[in-house]
Amino acid sequence: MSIRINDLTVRFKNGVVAVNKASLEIPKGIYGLLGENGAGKTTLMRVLTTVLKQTEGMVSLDGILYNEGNYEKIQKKIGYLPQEIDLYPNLTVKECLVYMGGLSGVARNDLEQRIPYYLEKTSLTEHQNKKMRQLSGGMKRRVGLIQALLNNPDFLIIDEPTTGLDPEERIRIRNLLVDFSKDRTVLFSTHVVEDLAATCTQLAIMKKGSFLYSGSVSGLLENAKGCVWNCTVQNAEEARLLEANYSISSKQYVENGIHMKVLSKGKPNENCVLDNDITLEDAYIYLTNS
Ligand SMILES: Nc1ncnc2c1ncn2[C@@H]1O[C@H](COP(=O)(O)OP(=O)(O)OP(=O)(O)O)[C@@H](O)[C@H]1O
Repeated sequence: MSIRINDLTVRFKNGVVAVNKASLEIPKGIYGLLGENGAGKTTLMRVLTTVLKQTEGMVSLDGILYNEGNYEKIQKKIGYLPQEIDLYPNLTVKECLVYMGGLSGVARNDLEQRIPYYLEKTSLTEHQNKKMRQLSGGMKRRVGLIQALLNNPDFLIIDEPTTGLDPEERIRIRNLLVDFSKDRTVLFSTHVVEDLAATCTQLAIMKKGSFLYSGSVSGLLENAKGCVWNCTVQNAEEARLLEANYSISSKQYVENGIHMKVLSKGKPNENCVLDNDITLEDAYIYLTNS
């Protein structure tokens, strides 16, 4: 299972070019997608799910070209959790999943096995008879994820799956996705960099409709090597000076002043010490701001 995207462009009627000649190959496993607000991630995912037609360029899924004649075939292979999903408020969790599974053409027998399995995996078994409108935001998100998994898709596209989840549930969902990605492709878009660090080895970073980076997480970390500095300053004025001149990936008030993680090619000042413990967040901020 692999997805190829060649010179993809999406231009909206109002002239906004949300995706601009973007090319990418998404292999098997979990593949991360990062990018600032408005970078074009959702637009790209909407094309990949066939909800939106590209203006130019080519997309293929396991060799099947994205064109209207193939949309039905492609849709059968895809599961999608959109950023905003409003599921039927008056149905119970279970009724909602049975209904949505039916809409996706999943056989009744399969639904009878898969629904209890995923309810258990997402800690929703005890809530299955509650009406959708009675659920918390995080629970609704988990039901949304189950509906995307019900047709056992080869290609799962998930937009912010962990938004609103408590830390324990976030970890559970991440692990569920890792297990699910064995022999399949999962495109995982999120602003929670930590979730990608815990699940992916490959990722792409979008900026203004194009890919600024695509490749291994280790390659991205390597790119920031020698550019992350630990600096402790004595007062707010010194901190402001650093903030005015560099990207800062963290800031903390400590006993002896203000500790800051400064991203810079050269040493910001003589009191700064090179930090070799680079996080994905440091590497992402370094790349997108340099
Ligand atoms: N239907 C639309 N019509 C016109 N412009 C749109 C439409 N949908 C999105 N855009 C614009 O396209 C650009 C990319 O938006 P998109 O939603 O794909 O970004 P994103 O990376 O998903 O952002 P976020 O992280 O905030 O969800 C933005 O400038 C947005 O305003």
